[in-house]
Amino acid sequence: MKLSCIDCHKEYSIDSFRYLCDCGNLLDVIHDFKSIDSEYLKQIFNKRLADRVSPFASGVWRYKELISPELETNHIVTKYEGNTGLYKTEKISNYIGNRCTWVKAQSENPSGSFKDNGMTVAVSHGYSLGKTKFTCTSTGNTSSSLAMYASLANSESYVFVPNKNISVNKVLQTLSYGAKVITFEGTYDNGIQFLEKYSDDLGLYVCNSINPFRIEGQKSIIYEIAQYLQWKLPDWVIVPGGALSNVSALGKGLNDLYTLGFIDKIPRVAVVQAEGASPFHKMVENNQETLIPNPNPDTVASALNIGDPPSWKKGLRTLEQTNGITVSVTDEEILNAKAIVDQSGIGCEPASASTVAGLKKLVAQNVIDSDETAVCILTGNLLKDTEILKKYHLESNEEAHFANSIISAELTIENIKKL
Ligand SMILES: Cc1ncc(COP(=O)(O)O)c(C=O)c1O
Ligand SMILES: N[C@@H](CCOP(=O)(O)O)C(=O)O
Repeated sequence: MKLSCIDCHKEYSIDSFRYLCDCGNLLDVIHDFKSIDSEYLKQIFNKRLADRVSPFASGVWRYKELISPELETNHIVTKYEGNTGLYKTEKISNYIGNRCTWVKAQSENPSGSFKDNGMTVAVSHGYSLGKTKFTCTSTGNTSSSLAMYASLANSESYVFVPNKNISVNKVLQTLSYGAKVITFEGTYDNGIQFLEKYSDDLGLYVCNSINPFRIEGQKSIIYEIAQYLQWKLPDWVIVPGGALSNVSALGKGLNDLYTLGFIDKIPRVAVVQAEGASPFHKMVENNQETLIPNPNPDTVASALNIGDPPSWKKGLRTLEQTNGITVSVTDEEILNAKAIVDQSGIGCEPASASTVAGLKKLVAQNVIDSDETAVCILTGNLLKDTEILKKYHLESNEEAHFANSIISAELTIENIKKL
């Protein structure tokens, strides 16, 4: 295992931590899979599904050989993350207009979001190097996940959160796990710039998705979907796009599965961005050579309030590998899709619902056929943002098409029968 620059391909050892190349670009973890026997490994992965107590019971560490083969098992910091549900519901399929839609509920992770798949690997890597002070900047999910794993590792976490447009619940969750929370004027993008400049001087191990070990962990999401579906993936995988760690990990994971012969066809990837924070979609749509940051990202899906996604080059690589596409959706489309996901009994936060809204749009535009198979990744839990729920259901306006409100009634049998 080594690190390699995504741009100039300069190589670095994994024994000391770095996430940026001397040329300023991000790094990839490169594996040597030459000695892997895929059929044997498949059997091991299947056997581990029955495990409940070893680190391999985790839906991430089940695939250790493809994620971090050299890490000593006693350095693994895990909360049995992954192992999340893959569902098909009539309500969601009818809403989208596609009969074959799966949703993968990463919202069922221990801290309530997909971040846990990557964070367990980043924190374990830091822990194996003897680090005890971890950091991130965050709109709230990354910080909750980091705070949880840092505490599990008996270590400290320092998190930097924007002082507006983020969910209070997520900040409270972060605080509760024991993190030191610093708020600042600005966005996630300003936080990343600060950490890139000063984290070394502060002696802090960075756990944002610029950390290549985070991406290795997040590959497990597509491994797990493939394993649950007997190594036959749907035609499309739909992911939300913020900092672009999901799409980056997806491309890397698909490449692993295909190269090793676990799957014989690579699905196409669609990245969905919120209209008010869609620099990646604009770059792709307009055939621009480089991403033009949006200094004022603004969407109701606060987890997507990112104007300068650090992983855009990795994201673009995934689109190239998978004949992928991008699309943007309005806040209204996101909230309506979210109401459907919630009322289907699965539930998610707004950023996650962008995938359902995006797939609906792509089916309506005939970009995706109504009988092609697809999986939407639901990245975060319904309860991550209760302010939005209050606004949508209790202060609902005409735009909230699928709002469901509280009914106040005197408790008589006649009144309840009328409902
Ligand atoms: C719930 C949720 N969904 C989606 C995203 C966006 O994913 P990515 O940053 O990997 O593009 C984030 C944060 O980044 C998130 O917290
Ligand atoms: N939504 C994210 C922002 C992106 O964070 P990163 O982990 O990809 O750096 C959050 O929850 O903070």
